[in-house]
Amino acid sequence: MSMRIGYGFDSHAFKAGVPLVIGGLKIEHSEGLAGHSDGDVLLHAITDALLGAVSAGDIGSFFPPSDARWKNADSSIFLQTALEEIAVAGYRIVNIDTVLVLAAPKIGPIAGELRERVAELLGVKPGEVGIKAKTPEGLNQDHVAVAHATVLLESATSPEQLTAMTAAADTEDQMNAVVKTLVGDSRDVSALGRKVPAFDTDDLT
Ligand SMILES: C[C@@](CO)(OP(=O)(O)O)[C@H](O)COP(=O)(O)OP(=O)(O)OC[C@H]1O[C@@H](n2ccc(N)nc2=O)[C@H](O)[C@@H]1O
Repeated sequence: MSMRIGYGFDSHAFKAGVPLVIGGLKIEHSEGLAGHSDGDVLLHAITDALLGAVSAGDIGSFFPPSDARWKNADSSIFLQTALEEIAVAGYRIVNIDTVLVLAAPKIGPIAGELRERVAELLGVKPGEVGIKAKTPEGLNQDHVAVAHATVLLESATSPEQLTAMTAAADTEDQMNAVVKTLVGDSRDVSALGRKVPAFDTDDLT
């Protein structure tokens, strides 16, 4: 069985007047996180960990901050694309682990809820998601939220099986069935669809 690891990191500054969204959860707080998207620092780090695990580039190569389409975007869209990338590569998640570094709000009291939400978005069990938090002691970063994420993947199927299944899939429904086989039935994959290529191959010389 083939296994892969991935690591992701992100940071966003706190900003007044916007809702705080971390791990797909709206959290009651005086400030939210600034960003081109909804600023969900945790989902961005997990997205990069997943993409990195299958060498598929990074969140910015799929969803450039310069692209108006991603203004205020729900970051679960980015995560769904990364999940599709790992499924197409023939992998599924074994577990993920994360660290949030932020002065406030306190994550401990909502860690269970966060674990459940992130697990739901990833289509895994809450016990396969680690959520930890640190205060940025000595870092002088009280107005910034930082997230680190690691992910372990295992091969979902043999490359031969995958090639045969993909070759036999003529319609979008059949392709969705292939993706479902690869990632399991625990989440709806009907909305999945490759948004943009990871890299513009025309740029390659
Ligand atoms: C999620 C989004 C949605 O638009 O925006 P935010 O909500 O974070 O603002 C973006 O995907 C958020 O992309 P993110 O990857 O964090 O942005 P940046 O750090 O500015 O990097 C943008 C792109 O530049 C590349 N890059 C960045 C820095 C660097 N020294 N060299 C690079 O080549 C990265 O690989 C990435 O592909």
